[in-house]
Amino acid sequence: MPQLSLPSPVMAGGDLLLRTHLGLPVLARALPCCLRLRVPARRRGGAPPLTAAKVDIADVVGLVRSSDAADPKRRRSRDGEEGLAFRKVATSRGRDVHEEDVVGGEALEFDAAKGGGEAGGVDGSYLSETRFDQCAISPLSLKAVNDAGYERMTQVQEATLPIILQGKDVLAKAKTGTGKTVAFLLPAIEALSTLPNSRRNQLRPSINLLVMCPTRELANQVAVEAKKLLKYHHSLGVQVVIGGTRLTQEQRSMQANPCQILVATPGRLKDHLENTPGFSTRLKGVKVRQISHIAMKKDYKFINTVKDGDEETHSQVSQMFMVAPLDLHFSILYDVLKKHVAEDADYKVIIFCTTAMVTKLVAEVLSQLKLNIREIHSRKSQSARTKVSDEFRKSRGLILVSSDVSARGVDYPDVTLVIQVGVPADRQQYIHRLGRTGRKGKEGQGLLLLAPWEKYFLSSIKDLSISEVAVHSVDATTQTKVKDAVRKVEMRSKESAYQAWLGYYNSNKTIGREKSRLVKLAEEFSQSMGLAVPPAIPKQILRKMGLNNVPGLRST
Ligand SMILES: Nc1ncnc2c1ncn2[C@@H]1O[C@H](COP(=O)(O)OP(=O)(O)OP(=O)(O)O)[C@@H](O)[C@H]1O
Repeated sequence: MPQLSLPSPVMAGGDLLLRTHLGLPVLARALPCCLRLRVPARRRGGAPPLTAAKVDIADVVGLVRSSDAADPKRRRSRDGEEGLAFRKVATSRGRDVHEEDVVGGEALEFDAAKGGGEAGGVDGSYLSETRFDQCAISPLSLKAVNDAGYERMTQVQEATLPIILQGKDVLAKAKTGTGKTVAFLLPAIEALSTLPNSRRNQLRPSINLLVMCPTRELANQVAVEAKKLLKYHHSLGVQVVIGGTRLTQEQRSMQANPCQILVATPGRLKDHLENTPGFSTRLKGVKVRQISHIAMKKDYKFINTVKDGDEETHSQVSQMFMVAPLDLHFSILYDVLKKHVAEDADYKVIIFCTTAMVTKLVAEVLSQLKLNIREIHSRKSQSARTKVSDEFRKSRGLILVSSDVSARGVDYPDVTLVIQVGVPADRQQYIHRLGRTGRKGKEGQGLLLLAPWEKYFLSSIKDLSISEVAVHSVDATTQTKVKDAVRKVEMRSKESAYQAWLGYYNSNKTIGREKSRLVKLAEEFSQSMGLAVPPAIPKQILRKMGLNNVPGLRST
């Protein structure tokens, strides 16, 4: 049995940070607003010391350090003598580490005002003034960075890279869409490229860098970015392993194309550990670790690229909310989209819905209304997801109806509008979803569409510049057209959406508390789908939701 258990926080989209046997980085990119950097020293021979950091844009939710995870002896001493063991380890590996070297959680406030703009970059952009050719990266990486079209570093890259290359721990904070992926991949690749050839030129080299991603789309995206940076590093390779594709195909691909960097989603990683011969050996240093047991040591540097008092969201993204009864939501959605499409020929919209099945329903209604709709969620086949994701990345004039699979980290350029229908899971999810627009300093718009009983959520985002817009008065012709479209959607889609809707709000701490009210609200939702009587739900599912015997629910 392979020695890796994937902790539930990761399965749920949380963070995981592990280390490999050879001491190179394992990165978890589960919360894309976070930047986690493990800082290997640039030197030949021997395993670099490990460091790790992550930060959530709003609050630091536990810092992760896994420096000595692979060695139980070291871990014991670390647990007992925090700090001392680390110095011993580092010294024993030949790294010249002294107590003065380590900065106990020192906050290095990056001079966000340096560039003079709101976001701290030149002309208010997300970019810094520093060019990549001004920093100490290898010529191969530099060439690749230039080919990718990156000339100047983003603020977070400028602020972190020199420190990481010195072998320091870094904890960095930066807004959405400001280049955190390159910020963690580039130093990791630099570290890999300094490993002695004997380590790298094996037929099946160790996997030295494992990047864990919560969604398949994000994993693909990280692999694409890694490939760009590896363009001239011919002895280094990256592979992606994600669920929903054929395991055997990935096994063959990993055999044919040895890789030192693996980008994975947790479930599929586990699959390979259990079913791919030799795979666990390649990851042999990765232990059974629970994130809660890994503590970030105090010797990290905190780099904050967000100015004090600045909002967590981008000021160039205008944020609005609208509160309207559920039965108007489809009409309002249609009306908003029609106007947006008419105003901007290059429109590119993402509509976030609460669950996969509600996403499907909304996509079907809007497709009936002849809008240019694509749909993405976990119930779609992976090939369909990849196709839609690739298309949406490249195109304009499209509306993507999505569940939260697109909420975090996914980089679709030039999204003009993000609409969130229904209450998001929490404040962070609201910010992540909104962060799909306004990337790389561009402008964007966000609209949160709530039912009156979802207004409570606004208190959690009241510090953001979000303003209310009045409910559109939708003309009678449009309303009839929308009703007609809703009517045409298959009953099965409505049944599934109803069930999913009930499940989502049932698990919402505020709305799900009072079951009789929840059932009434669910009935409102079913009426908004044009149903006179709410669909029946299998008994077994009601039991799972803890809703069996709740009056007002019909069971089969
Ligand atoms: N130095 C650079 N110059 C120009 N573009 C860059 C640079 N670095 C990264 N980018 C591009 O910026 C975009 C956003 O980067 P990325 O997705 O890494 O942002 P992020 O901060 O991780 O976002 P999120 O918080 O949503 O995960 C990508 O298209 C990436 O290719």
